[in-house]
Formats: sequence, structure tokens, C-alpha cells
Amino acid sequence: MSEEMTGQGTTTEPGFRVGTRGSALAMTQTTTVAEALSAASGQGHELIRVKTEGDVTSGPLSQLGGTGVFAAALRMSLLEGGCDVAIHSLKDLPTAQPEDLVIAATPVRVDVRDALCARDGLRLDQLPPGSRIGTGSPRRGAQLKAARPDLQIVGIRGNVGTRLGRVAGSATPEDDGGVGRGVQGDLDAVVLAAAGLERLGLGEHITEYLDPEIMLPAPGQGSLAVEVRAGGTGNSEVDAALKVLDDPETRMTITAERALLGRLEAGCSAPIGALARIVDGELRLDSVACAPDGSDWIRRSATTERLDIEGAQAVGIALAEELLDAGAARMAGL
Ligand SMILES: NCc1[nH]cc(CCC(=O)O)c1CC(=O)O
Repeated sequence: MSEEMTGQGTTTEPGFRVGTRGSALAMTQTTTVAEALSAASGQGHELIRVKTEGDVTSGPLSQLGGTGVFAAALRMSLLEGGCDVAIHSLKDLPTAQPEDLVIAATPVRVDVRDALCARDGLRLDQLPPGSRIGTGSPRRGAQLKAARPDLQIVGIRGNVGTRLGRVAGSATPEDDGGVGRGVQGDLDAVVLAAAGLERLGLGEHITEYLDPEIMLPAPGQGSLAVEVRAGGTGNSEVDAALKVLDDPETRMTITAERALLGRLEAGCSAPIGALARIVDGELRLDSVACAPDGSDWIRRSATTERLDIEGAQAVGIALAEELLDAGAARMAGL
């Protein structure tokens, strides 16, 4: 792990240090949250860029030795006092909560959906038979195959700009720090989280927002987690600002999704989709466990009228058990 400090937001002392990954997406997310925290607390901050194993290794994520490679280094920095606040993409954060750390805030969630970015403005049902779709996610690959068995799924990695650059006819991405450099234009489409694309100002590449009926997102997708040491940041103004930033509805929905994932003992790269929404005064949780090749899947839903964290946890666990009873562990290779 290496750390690099970049001076940012220099208002008043003593301030707080914000740990982040260095990717363009992470920096955009972190800057937004850090500025909101500074505005609410009147405290200055500095960003601490923490290099993670996931940033420096180019092999497929599934071979990097389990889940949470992006989050582990950030958590380590927090624990060691290298930063006071760490900003994660919630879907990349393992469900097991380290005893010494807490998620102090889940800011308002943005678009949860996956987005198709296809050549020539094509929608999913307009892609010619046999089209090549890039994704490194077994969850996305399997649900694409379920909707369109003729598609070819091509495993890809790299940052958002790199992935977009693989689509035929796309402009060369300026931000090309990852895998895929020089092989632009070999795919008909890629699938990425709408949230990431929009946060990066790349929403114009989206040719279809995939309906959750077709493509359930990853648990926590579109949501950020602000993690701190269990005792707080050591700055009461910042601790108070974190409470203001926390959105209870977001916390409830991501709690249900993550309880499901945790009960399945699955990680962020498992072929599991889950989406909780509050509709008509109920929490509704939809989930899917897919065979990684998309040949089969189990889809289950549950609702609860208990709109609190315990209710959200209970519905997530109950639905996971329903999936397991229906054979989800075998199906999804858990
Ligand atoms: N695994 C990488 C990752 N982590 C969070 C996002 C997007 C932002 C989000 O879902 O909150 C992405 C990129 C993607 O999946 O397209």
C-alpha cells in the first residue's frame, strides 16, 4: 500500500483526512463527499490516495484472491490512522464489517441500474445475433445471457474510460490507465453501472438503462459508504456532519441487499443481483442467483412492512434463505 497526499479544501484546522482510491471514478466520488463534509462541518480536509491491489494488478478480478481487493487497503489505512474517513463504492465493500470500523454514512443513492453502452446507439433488443458484449462481471454476463442467449460475453477489466474505449466507433478515452489500451473497437457494447458513468460525466455513452426486470444490479450499486473508525473521526464537527450526510432510506435499502449477500456468503463478484426499494410504504427486495454461464437462474422477491434497519436485515436474510432452499448456492457456484 502506498499513500500520497494531495492538498484539498483548505479552510480551518484541524480538518480531516479522506482516504480514497486514485481512479477517476473514486476521485470524483470522494471529492463530492469530502466537499459536502467540509461544508457541513466547517472543517478543511485533505485527500489521501491509497493504492490498492485492484489498481495495480491487471488479471481478472475473480483471480485476485477473493473479494474486497479495492476496499482492503483503504480499510487498513483507516485502521492505521493514515486517514480519518474512507470513501468506498458500497458494492465493492465486503459485507463482513471489521469490528473496529463503522459505516458512518450512506449518502443519498443515485441511479442503481446497469447501463448498456452499445455502438451506433443500439438497445439490447437491437443488437445483431452473436454480438460481442464486454463485462468482467459474472452477474452481468449471466443476466445478459438469460435475456439474449445468442450474445457472446467477453471478459474485460480496466477503468470506465478503458472499457468504453473497447466499443466500436467510440472515441479513444483520454483516461486510459488500465487494461485494454490499443484494442479499441473490438466490442459491440459494454455494460457498466449507470452511477459511475454519470458521476464521470459520461452518461451520453449510455444507449439503454437496463430495466431491473432484466438486469438486477449488484447489492449496493449506486451507493457510497463513508467508513470511519468505531470511535469516530476524533472531530465532533465531522462526526456530526456524517450524521447529516447519512440518508436513512439508502441505508435501509442497502442493508437489505447486503444482508442477503452476507447470508449467501457471497462477495461482490458473485453472480448475485439484489435490489431493495421502498414502494407504497413497504420495503421490496428483488434478487437473482445465476449460473455463471447464464443457462439458468433463480429469481425471488420478498417484502416487509417493517421499515427500519432490523426489518431490512430480516427481509434480506429471509430472502437469502429462500434462494438457498431453491438451490442458489449450487446454481451460482457459491
Ligand atoms: N466494481 C467497480 C465499480 N464500483 C462501483 C462502480 C460504479 C459506481 C457504483 O455502482 O456505485 C464500478 C464500476 C461499474 O461497475 O461500472
